[in-house]
Amino acid sequence: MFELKRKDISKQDLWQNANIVLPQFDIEKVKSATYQDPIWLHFGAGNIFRGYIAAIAQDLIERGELDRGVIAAELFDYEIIDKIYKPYDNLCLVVTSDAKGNLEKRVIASIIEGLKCDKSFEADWQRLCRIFESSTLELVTFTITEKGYNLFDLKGDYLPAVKEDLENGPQSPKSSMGKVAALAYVRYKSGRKPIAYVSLDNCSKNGEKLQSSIVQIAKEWAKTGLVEEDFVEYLDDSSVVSFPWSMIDKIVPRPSEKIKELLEKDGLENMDIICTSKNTYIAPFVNTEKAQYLVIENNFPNGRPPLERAGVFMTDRKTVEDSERMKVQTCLNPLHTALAIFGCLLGYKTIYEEVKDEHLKRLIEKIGYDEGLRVVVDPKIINPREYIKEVIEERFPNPYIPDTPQRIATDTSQKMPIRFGETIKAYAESPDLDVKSLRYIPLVIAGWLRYLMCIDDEGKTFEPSPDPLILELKKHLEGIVLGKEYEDLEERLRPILANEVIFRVDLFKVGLSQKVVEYFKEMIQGIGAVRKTLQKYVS
Ligand SMILES: NC(=O)c1ccc[n+]([C@@H]2O[C@H](COP(=O)([O-])OP(=O)(O)OC[C@H]3O[C@@H](n4cnc5c(N)ncnc54)[C@H](O)[C@@H]3O)[C@@H](O)[C@H]2O)c1
Ligand SMILES: O=P(O)(O)OC[C@@H](O)[C@@H](O)[C@H](O)[C@H](O)CO
Repeated sequence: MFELKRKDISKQDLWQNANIVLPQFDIEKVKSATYQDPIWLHFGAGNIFRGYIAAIAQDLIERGELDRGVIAAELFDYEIIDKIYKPYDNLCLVVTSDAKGNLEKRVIASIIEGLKCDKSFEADWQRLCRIFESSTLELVTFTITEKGYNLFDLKGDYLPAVKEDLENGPQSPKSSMGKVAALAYVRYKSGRKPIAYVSLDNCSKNGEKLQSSIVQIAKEWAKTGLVEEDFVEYLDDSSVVSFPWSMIDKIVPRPSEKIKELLEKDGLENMDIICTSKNTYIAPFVNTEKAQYLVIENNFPNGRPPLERAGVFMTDRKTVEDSERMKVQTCLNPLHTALAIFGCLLGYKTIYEEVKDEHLKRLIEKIGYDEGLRVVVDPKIINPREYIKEVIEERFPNPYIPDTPQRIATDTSQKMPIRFGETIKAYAESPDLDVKSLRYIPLVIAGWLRYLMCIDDEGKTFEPSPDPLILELKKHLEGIVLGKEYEDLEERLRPILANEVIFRVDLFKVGLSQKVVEYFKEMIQGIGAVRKTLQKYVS
């Protein structure tokens, strides 16, 4: 038996027998170089970071292209550091599966530190301040989910933690963006040092989103004299501080029990999966697929690692934007969310089982090939039609990627504007397209309203996935039961359907609300009505 710990890394034969590839570099050397002169810090110590970003760093280190590792910092869920980083010496075991079931197992050791980013962890906070003061720091990357960047609630008011941060200044930040702004201020104070802040989250114009949150906080601080005006100018000077845009793609599901059992059979101990009190599903290992795409705007004022040597497309903003529109707004993520919503309603527990369902497969084909491709701009570096084909025919059906509709249904309210709203808006604004010709996207929106009832198609209640707006949204569906007719559905659903924060557009104004409500009416006819409606419209 052996463990994912530095002390056991030297027992090479045990890892070899288990077909697990060990790091091919001098960990101690990279560690001390990173402590002294850090280059790369990452916020969001979750699964995609461990399974993809840290693996890119390791590829570069192993090829001799990089001599320092990545420092992980957690803004929100400190249990990740206590339970998954510290006990395993920051190591991670990445298990990659192709559709034939071939597994590649690799130990990632490029994560050098795991820090809790909050002033209440004084030593870690001080270490972060030293890192931000360091002139060698080139890039700060982020995978903190879409909601991690939010400053405002649905009504447009500052979130309570943000409000507190705006009043108190950079000395004791509580919100995620407040902490990042405070650390940016530390860097500014250390001599206006250059840096790139790179969001790797699935948001449209992710760089702009990060930039606007940080700059907004800085402006509010400057207004009340809590920081110098020059701090805002520093953040606004793109030759010194950049916020490159990016598109990231690799399906990294929650850790799977099957993979855990497999690793235990290999002789590995302590492979338990945990769900933290903040709902992060995480384990010492990460399971993922082989396919991966990372496209980043090449704007790094303080230099950067040669990411292109690890397969990252380094390009201009327009190409990033087109790639992102292709993936997040049309060819992958909307299809995923459609499967998430209907999967929860129809009792599915895995995505690969869902794509065997002829109605669901047809639905995602229609959303992708018919409705999505019409508004896609070809990014040239990836062909959109071939990309959808790979998604539908190879990636989603991979039975060795145990992804679940429940994971993807997390934060759906935050994903609606990007995954569907942008396409609706593009149709509504196009002189050549008719927004009312959309049939399948409205079907998914109706499915989501049906999902918010938290009753599946068999009439059984289910626990919805975590979502910051779930309680507020559910209220609008209260009192609606299966099998009853309602005259006032449009009015009841207006607060959701007219909300431009949720859909980017007011669905009443663009003329889609009636269609959504009609579909929804059909879906609440009784037990089995979701399946019937789906069948009727996709066949
Ligand atoms: N998992 C994937 O397949 C995948 C693929 C492409 C992109 N992404 C992007 O990466 C994000 C994270 O995915 P993951 O697989 O690492 O998820 P995860 O659940 O494993 O980790 C989520 C991370 O975000 C942090 N976080 C959550 N809410 C936050 C908040 N309010 N402020 C700051 N940090 C917060 C968590 O603490 C954790 O570090 C996704 O939301 C998406 O934007 C994920
Ligand atoms: O990670 P999220 O929560 O933004 O979205 C869930 C999935 O759609 C997403 O993780 C995909 O797997 C990913 O975007 C594929 O690259």
